Amino acid sequence: MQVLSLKGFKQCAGTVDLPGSKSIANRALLMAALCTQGQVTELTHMLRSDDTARMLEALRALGVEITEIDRETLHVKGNGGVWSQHPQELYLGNAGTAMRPLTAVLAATLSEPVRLTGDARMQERPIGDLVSALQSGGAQIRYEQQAGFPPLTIEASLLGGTVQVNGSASSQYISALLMALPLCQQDSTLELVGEVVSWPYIELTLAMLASFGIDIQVHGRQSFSIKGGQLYRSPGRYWIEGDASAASYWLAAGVLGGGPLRINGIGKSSIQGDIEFIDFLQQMGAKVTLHDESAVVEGGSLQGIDADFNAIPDAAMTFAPLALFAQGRTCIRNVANWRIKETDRLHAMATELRKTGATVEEGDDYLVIDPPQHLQHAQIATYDDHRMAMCFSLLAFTETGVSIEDPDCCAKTYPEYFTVLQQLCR
Ligand SMILES: O=C(O)C1=C[C@@H](OP(=O)(O)O)[C@@H](O)[C@H](O)C1
Ligand SMILES: C=C(OP(=O)(O)O)C(=O)O
Repeated sequence: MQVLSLKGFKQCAGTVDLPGSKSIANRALLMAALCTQGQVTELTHMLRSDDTARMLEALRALGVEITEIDRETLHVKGNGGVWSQHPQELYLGNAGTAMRPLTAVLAATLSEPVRLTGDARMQERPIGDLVSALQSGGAQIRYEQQAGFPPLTIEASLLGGTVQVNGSASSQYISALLMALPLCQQDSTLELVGEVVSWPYIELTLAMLASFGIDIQVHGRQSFSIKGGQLYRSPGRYWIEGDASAASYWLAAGVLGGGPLRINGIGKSSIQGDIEFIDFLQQMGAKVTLHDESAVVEGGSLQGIDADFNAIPDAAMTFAPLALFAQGRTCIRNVANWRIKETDRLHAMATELRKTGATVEEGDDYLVIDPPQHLQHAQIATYDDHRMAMCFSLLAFTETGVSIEDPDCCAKTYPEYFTVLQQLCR
């Protein structure tokens, strides 16, 4: 196993261009594929990573024509929801943004059965609440191994109607249904039950659906009215914003390394909820300015923070290593679904933080972190979780440094991360 040791960084300054957002990229690929037959969408600033590779492979296997103009520019030809090829199986790795939307969209559009599977961790990540909702709308879906988890086989189509979905484990189930129900014959009402998590990702889905010509009536956080028989319409060209979750690592590095660091690709009109990371970072004492198309960070001295991070579960992880550099205690609250992501992130984070000498309380849905007097060097296990690797790289801003196991796991969303880190920071 590769282990990357980093230490003694004091500065982080210059300019960094963010890669495209994973959440936007995988939605844009799918929505572009569903556009009216023959319409071509130019997707620019495409993220090239493991998660988008899984979506691209799946769409190509289903017969979607995708032409690479250059690495970040793709032309996707719409098929009007009619797939020209019928693979028996699609392998989706550990990409939640492929597994959940494709389960719903294929349930709405498929003419022949297809099996959806993923890697070992994906087979432990629940999908039962989405499948139950699809089944109540007429879809026939069979679990291949363990009920409630991939792999699964979709056998007959989603019709629409009144569908209830429990959104307390993942907002991706709701986003998936919002993408699929407009394709059904019948009109639908989608009713939300349970305490819905990660709400801004639902707003992201709605914003993108509107850009692709889909009309949905939103009734607060309770329900949605969705006309059936809608067509996705190409916006012509669609630019994929920089990844706001990935921006959190650069914002943090810019604080620890004094900046000024300009981060290009996110801005005031971002449609990603993780942009709120900046507000929390400012509350901790960071000097950050958000401009129209970039953010600039110029250091700051950090106080601990105690906040509810349910709206930004991915970027929230970055506050855990930052807590080690802050004065006082940090509490990361209301993140129960960290346990069902790339790894059990509450347990993994607590375990690895303790290796640095920090005192950490791991609750059912929270972490309380007290930084140590003196940080110890730690070899950090990353659990095949890109965010564990990227978060803990911030400990390079200490004299003792850090060793990161399997840094290449960052390829899920940001393959170039460690190369860029070593260029920007010294
Ligand atoms: O819809 C999306 O693009 C995502 C939603 C979030 O998941 P949950 O809704 O499961 O929290 C987030 O953690 C994930 O990385 C991407
Ligand atoms: C939870 C994540 O990914 P996924 O889209 O697979 O859920 C993540 O990127 O942090």
